[in-house]
Amino acid sequence: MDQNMNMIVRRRMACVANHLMPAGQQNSCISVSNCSSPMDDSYRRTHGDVPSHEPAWRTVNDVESGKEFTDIIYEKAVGEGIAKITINRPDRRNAFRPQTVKELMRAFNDARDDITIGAIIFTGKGTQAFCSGGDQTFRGKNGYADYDNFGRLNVLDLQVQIRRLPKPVIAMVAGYAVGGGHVLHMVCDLTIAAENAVFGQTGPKVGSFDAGYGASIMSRLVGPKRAREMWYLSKFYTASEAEKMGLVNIVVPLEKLEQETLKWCREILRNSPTAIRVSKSAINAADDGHAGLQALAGDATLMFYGTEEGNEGRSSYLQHQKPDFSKFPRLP
Ligand SMILES: CC(C)(COP(=O)(O)OP(=O)(O)OC[C@H]1O[C@@H](n2cnc3c(N)ncnc32)[C@H](O)[C@@H]1OP(=O)(O)O)[C@@H](O)C(=O)NCCC(=O)NCCSC(=O)CCC(=O)c1ccccc1C(=O)O
Repeated sequence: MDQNMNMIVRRRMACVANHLMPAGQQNSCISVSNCSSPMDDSYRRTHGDVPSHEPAWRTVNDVESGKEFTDIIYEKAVGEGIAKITINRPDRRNAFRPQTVKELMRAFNDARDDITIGAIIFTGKGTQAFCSGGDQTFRGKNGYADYDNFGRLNVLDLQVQIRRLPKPVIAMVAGYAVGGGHVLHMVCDLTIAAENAVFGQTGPKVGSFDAGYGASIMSRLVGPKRAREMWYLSKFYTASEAEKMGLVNIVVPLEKLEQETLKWCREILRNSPTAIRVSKSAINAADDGHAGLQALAGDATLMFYGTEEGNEGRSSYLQHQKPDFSKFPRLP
């Protein structure tokens, strides 16, 4: 065995041994993303390493006003399939008001419809907070003041939009992800956290709760006992505690947060978009009931429309002819 091979085998064995250790005793400097499996090595020989350059970000305007957004920053990486949506209210720890949520929904909608985009980063401006939930200064007697001062919980529509969006949404969390901001990171597909990230629910302390995704998705992620603890006690958890609880995918030093998140996005972008789309809807399907099945089934119909068999029906109808489905195999 030459020296190089020897080193690779030893590194791999250390890596496997590390993953077999109980969570608390793992060596944190050997992160999953640094591990290389035999499959990784063979893949890498063909595809090369994931690029690590700084992207050139282009700011995207609000379609509604034609100007830059006020509460968020919406960017796309030039020549890459990555969009970045940033809550831009750092002096409020990126708390959202109804206007923020409306802008977020327009940006997520654009990223969904843009066929060049394959991964969406969701983050907060600065290093102190991802999002601190609903802006309490906008909370009237009926909830968050919206049209004619009528309380409306429009963040729930945003949660559903992220959950159903057929592309991965990756929460990039530095600082606080608390209250409704914690629910927002939970509905994302993946969470990359900086070492300074802090997670938790605050609702019971300020007279609020999220009995929808905030309860059910959390319970799936951390288990019902921990979910009860998070809601009943409203404690805060460090990034490493959150990682052990299954709330986040990886914890990295703050200065590496964006670099690591981009690496995950670029890795995703090298894979089949349809496989990722269907995996997302399949993973959500059982939990999301009829709505989940509808999303998964919609993916099946979308793919079927692209087949010869699907087009036989369409073209025959348009030509006023009988379709000939007999030429298609009845697959076992
Ligand atoms: C996030 C903190 C722990 C950060 O603490 P710290 O770093 O010490 O900073 P502060 O000095 O506290 O904050 C700086 C500055 O920001 C203001 N601020 C921070 N968070 C908010 C906020 N959420 N609303 C309004 N303002 C905020 C803070 O007042 C300071 O301002 P100054 O003028 O400088 O004093 C800490 O800030 C903190 O605990 N914040 C509150 C967290 C919180 O309780 N959030 C609300 C939870 S409830 C919620 O989000 C419900 C909304 C929701 O999603 C929902 C879900 C389900 C159904 C319905 C709904 C719905 O829409 O209601």
